[in-house]
Amino acid sequence: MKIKMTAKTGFRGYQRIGENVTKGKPDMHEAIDCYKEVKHGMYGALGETLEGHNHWPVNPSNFNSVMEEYISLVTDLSRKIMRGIALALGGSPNEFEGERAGDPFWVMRLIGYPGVSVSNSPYMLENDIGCGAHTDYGLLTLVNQDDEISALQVRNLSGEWIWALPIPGTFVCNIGDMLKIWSNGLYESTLHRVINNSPKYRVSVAFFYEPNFDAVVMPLDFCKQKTGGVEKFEKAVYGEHLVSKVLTNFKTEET
Ligand SMILES: O=C(O)CCC(=O)C(=O)O
Ligand SMILES: [Fe+2]
Repeated sequence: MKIKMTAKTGFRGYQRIGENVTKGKPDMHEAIDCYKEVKHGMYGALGETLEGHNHWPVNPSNFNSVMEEYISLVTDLSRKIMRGIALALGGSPNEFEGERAGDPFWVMRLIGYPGVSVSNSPYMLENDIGCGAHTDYGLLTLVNQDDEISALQVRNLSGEWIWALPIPGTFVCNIGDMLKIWSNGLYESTLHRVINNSPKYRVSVAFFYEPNFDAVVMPLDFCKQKTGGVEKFEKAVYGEHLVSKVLTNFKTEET
């Protein structure tokens, strides 16, 4: 609770079970939320909500440095995957550099989902969704999930929920809303949710690799040409999209 998340901390820090909300319903998880540092005035009014730096537990003492190293490694990996995606779309490998995502914003959530205990299991099935159905907001998400528990589900094109079974040594990679817009729908931001039916506490670390905070995102010409020449999505400013989601996701006492 020393690193409790509030509006005053720029929505960084620890949130208790039920404090995160998806589509109006509390999620059955606790988490530490971190964002790339936003210095005062850096993005004007656009960035005000998320101004601040991250708050780490004091114990273990190397927590901060391990996280910093992890963030640096997954940022490099995500950038490489985005170069591959740019090539796959028929663009140059640098399509997502510069003004688009050359100075990528990032978000990281360290999430814990309580297990089902025998006493609350009938109730659990009805009400307790670890994380309600949503799409991720940015470009690319790397989910590092516990090896032994199946809890993450993804909705396929037929509308069925399928398990994203953990494969040891791998990440699950989600596409975010901004990549859907830039690719004019060639990449879909997939709906997913989390249901931990196991008796074990599940941990996952979701790293969100995002566009530049102030990037204006609209379908790329070469993607538009491949999809009938019509823009399927309206333009969005990534930072605005993120802030609007953050403000509806969190039920904090002091806002
Ligand atoms: O815990 C997971 O497997 C996924 C979490 C997630 O979808 C999210 O934080 O956006
Ligand atoms: Fe997600």
